[in-house]
Amino acid sequence: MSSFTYTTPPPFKPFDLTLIQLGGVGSDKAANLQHARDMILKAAHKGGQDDSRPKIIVLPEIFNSPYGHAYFPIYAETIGYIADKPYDTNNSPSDSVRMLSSVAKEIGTWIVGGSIAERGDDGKIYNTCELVAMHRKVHLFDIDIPGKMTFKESETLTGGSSIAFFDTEFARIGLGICYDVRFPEVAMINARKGCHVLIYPAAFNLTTGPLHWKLLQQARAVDNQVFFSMCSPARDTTASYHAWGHSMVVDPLGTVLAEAEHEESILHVYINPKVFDDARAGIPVTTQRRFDVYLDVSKKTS
Ligand SMILES: O=C(O)CCC(=O)C(=O)O
Repeated sequence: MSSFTYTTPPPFKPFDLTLIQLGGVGSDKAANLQHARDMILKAAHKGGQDDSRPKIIVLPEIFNSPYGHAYFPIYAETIGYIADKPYDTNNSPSDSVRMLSSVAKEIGTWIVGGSIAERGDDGKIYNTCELVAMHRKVHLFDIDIPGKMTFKESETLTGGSSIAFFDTEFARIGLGICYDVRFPEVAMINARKGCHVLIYPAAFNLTTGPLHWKLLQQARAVDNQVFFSMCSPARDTTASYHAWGHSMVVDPLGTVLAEAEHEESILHVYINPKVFDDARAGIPVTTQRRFDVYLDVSKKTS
């Protein structure tokens, strides 16, 4: 029987989480990166509660190119990250990683760099969120709702095969990307590993957005008693893919703390650990699980 030891998460302290519902993404990647950089600088200098500065800034899914599987191979970048090896983001072959890394240093803020199409060492293309930690979207968005929404990411993308979190000086943050939210195990595994906040760059659409965007975030927040947030691109009705927008942060009781509309905007949200502690103390499911009856999926090692 293997033993499972997770490192101890950092103490959970209050912080300001900032989401950038990025708009203006077109075919010119350099212009997209410049705009993302400008918006990060703008977000960094506008305070959250008590006019404090954001501690984490989040970008949406596929922030550096138009969204669509035809674009992924054209815009894919090599990141140069190899698991468990020291990784120098300053010297990454990826323009997007270098931009994110330099602006993060400039403003002294953690950045969840949305996601980009990534060309892996194996030549396959992944939908990848990374900077200090790397998460390759595990579940590819292949759906077909006749007459409404058909999308097949697996035409050009490959699903990742691991689940990532990273530690900051104020919280443990778990990652997922968009469709991963429909698979409760991804959130559950990160929550069991001690994440306080789960952040998913995402880009729902005008069919499944109104149906499930909020519901899924509330579900993942409540069943894991964590803060949960998805950050969307702004809606561009001239683009081939119409994103739902409505970037959101939900607390561990399922209360929506903040929600954007569909245009470009910045959301500043105060994350209060007391809500997390009170939710877990009042409804103590985290200590009532019956792993003698069902398996703890976070303990899968292979
Ligand atoms: O799950 C959904 O409804 C949308 C998912 C999606 O847009 C994505 O994974 O990119």
